Amino acid sequence: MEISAPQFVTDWKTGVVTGTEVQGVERRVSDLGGVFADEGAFSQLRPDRLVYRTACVFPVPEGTEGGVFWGTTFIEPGTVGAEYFMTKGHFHAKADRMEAYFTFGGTGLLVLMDTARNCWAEEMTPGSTHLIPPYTAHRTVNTGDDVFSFGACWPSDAGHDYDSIAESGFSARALRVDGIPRLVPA
Ligand SMILES: O=P(O)(O)OC[C@H]1O[C@](O)(CO)[C@@H](O)[C@@H]1O
Ligand SMILES: [Fe+2]
Repeated sequence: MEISAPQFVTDWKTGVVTGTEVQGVERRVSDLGGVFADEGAFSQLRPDRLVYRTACVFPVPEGTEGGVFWGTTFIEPGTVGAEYFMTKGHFHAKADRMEAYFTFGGTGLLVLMDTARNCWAEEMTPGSTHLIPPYTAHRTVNTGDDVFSFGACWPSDAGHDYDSIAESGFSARALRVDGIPRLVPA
């Protein structure tokens, strides 16, 4: 019986995915209006500056029940005032769907918020593995000086609910305070 090569390869040091069709999004400063607290500092950034990008494998159509998606997110180092570069963050549209994250390179935080707006965070360092509970918004933050890369595996019917976060935000923000990352009430 035939033994084939793997469908694709993830470099466990960098998170780079090769060997199959990879699709992703780039989020630049111009895509992230209203996300960061310090609007004055935000307005000083070049609109085309890259904040983060994704490289994902979608083996089934979005919305398929029972499938999974796989991808790496790369967050650039940087701050907006005291606030670290971070993802927009989202609940899942099917809010009971979980997700797994695992860190490749750099250091960061996984900021989580439940539907009662209780917020907490987990440190992300190479090898750290995180299971995002159901009904929990999630956002990742680069707290280091290098690119922060982590993998994600999530159900293909989870979807993204960005609107709830655009309307109300997270109840806490990851800020550099005296050189140290802190989770501070928003
Ligand atoms: O979707 P956001 O909040 O911009 O953040 C990107 C991250 O979330 C995902 O959408 C997965 O849920 C990945 O693409 C990546 O892990
Ligand atoms: Fe997600």
